[in-house]
Amino acid sequence: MSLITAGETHHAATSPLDAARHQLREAAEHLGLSEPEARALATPRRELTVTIPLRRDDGSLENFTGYRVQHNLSRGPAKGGIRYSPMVNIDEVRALAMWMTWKCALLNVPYGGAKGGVTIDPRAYSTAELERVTRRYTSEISHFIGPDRDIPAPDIGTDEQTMAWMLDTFSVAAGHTVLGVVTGKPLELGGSRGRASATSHGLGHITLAALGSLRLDTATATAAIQGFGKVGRDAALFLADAGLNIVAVSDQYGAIHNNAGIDVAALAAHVDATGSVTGFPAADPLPAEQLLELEVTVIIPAAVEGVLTAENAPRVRAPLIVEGANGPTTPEADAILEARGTTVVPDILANAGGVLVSYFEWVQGNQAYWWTEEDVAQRLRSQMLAAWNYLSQRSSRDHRSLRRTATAVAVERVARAHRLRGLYP
Ligand SMILES: NC(=O)C1=CN([C@@H]2O[C@H](COP(=O)(O)OP(=O)(O)OC[C@H]3O[C@@H](n4cnc5c(N)ncnc54)[C@H](OP(=O)(O)O)[C@@H]3O)[C@@H](O)[C@H]2O)C=CC1
Ligand SMILES: O=C(O)CCC(=O)C(=O)O
Repeated sequence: MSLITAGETHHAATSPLDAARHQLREAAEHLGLSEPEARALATPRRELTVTIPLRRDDGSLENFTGYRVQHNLSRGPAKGGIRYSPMVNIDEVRALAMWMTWKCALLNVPYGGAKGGVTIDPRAYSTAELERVTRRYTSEISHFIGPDRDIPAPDIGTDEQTMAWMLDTFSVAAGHTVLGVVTGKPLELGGSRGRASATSHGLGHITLAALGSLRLDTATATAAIQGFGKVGRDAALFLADAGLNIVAVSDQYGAIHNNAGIDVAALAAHVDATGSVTGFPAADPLPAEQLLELEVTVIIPAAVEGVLTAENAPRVRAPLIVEGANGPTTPEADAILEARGTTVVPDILANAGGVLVSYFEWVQGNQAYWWTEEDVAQRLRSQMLAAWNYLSQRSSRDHRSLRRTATAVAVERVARAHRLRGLYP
């Protein structure tokens, strides 16, 4: 079955978009979807590309390209983060938007999927410049987003301050404060307790559940974490609190390793002071590419896509990989890891805690009533574990990998929504 869409650009065999389409094709074949149904699911519903001029602090002018892709709207408003990175391109945003659709369907939150991004290295610009870029980007996409249409949130290179600027820009144009237009906001502007750590804590709950189902003892388990940003840092803290020994951590500047275990709170303080995990005195430097190949119990990729490939997958020694990042494992690596018996907990389940608590934030904002930290934490834990239990049982029953099971469950739910709404009867 062909799922190639008109206007598609050329890219390497393992691009995120190829990976996302490969996973969809596999699920569509498994579910016996018709060619038009599969094609509709492979194609973004709407896409917007915008140019963002920036007057720099020194008076010079630069232009950036921004995107917002709404992959699917059938189960509710589109939902997904905004990424600021020099690597952002339309095909990456399309892939990330598709994964959001499956993630929301899998967790049964009433959203479709979207993603946005600006091709910019946020580290190279001042806070004032980033504010101007964010406000202009928000103005350019303002007719495309909204609490009932499409609700952005943070992703790589963005944070709650970015969301506050987006909220303000959108609200000024609307003439009143629109709390529901973004999630991942500061608490003072209608954010939810527990959203900042939600992706990491959800990942932590899933990691502990997966260790349990593999009969691996948390007291002796070791972990290597790629990425020490919003997701990786709190995941490391959560898992260290749960008794795991975090033996390696990396960021884009390099990796560090200590077989006796890294003091994660001390490492967080070092990163706050220096901007990088490198140079942490209580660990040794490690060639970054070796982190994924360490002899540890669990690997948590929590940075970017496509880091587990056909090239390095044969050297992975951990029995368990829990995907904090979106799309860290290429389909070729997936096949190798599956054949070698490595358990891979897929992104659309493992990192879904973020969008789950974003949904809680949107619900709280719509009701103008805010829950306690305990309410959020308890609902996050129970809904993540319910999704894990459902998937792991179904995966064992059907002898299909967790990723193939998760994708098929999600695709089936979205396809069913299409059919109920009258498409493809
Ligand atoms: N934030 C969220 O709620 C959610 C995020 N995700 C996904 O999690 C992943 C991380 O996002 P998030 O933590 O928010 O982003 P951040 O920007 O907060 O952090 C990204 C981290 O990855 C590091 N990094 C970037 N490139 C590399 C590399 N090549 N090797 C090692 N580390 C690298 C960065 O290093 P440095 O610090 O040096 O820049 C940083 O530590 C992404 O795939 C994102 O889509 C998924 C669900 C929700
Ligand atoms: O919180 C959200 O709405 C989306 C988070 C996100 O971008 C993701 O799950 O990849």
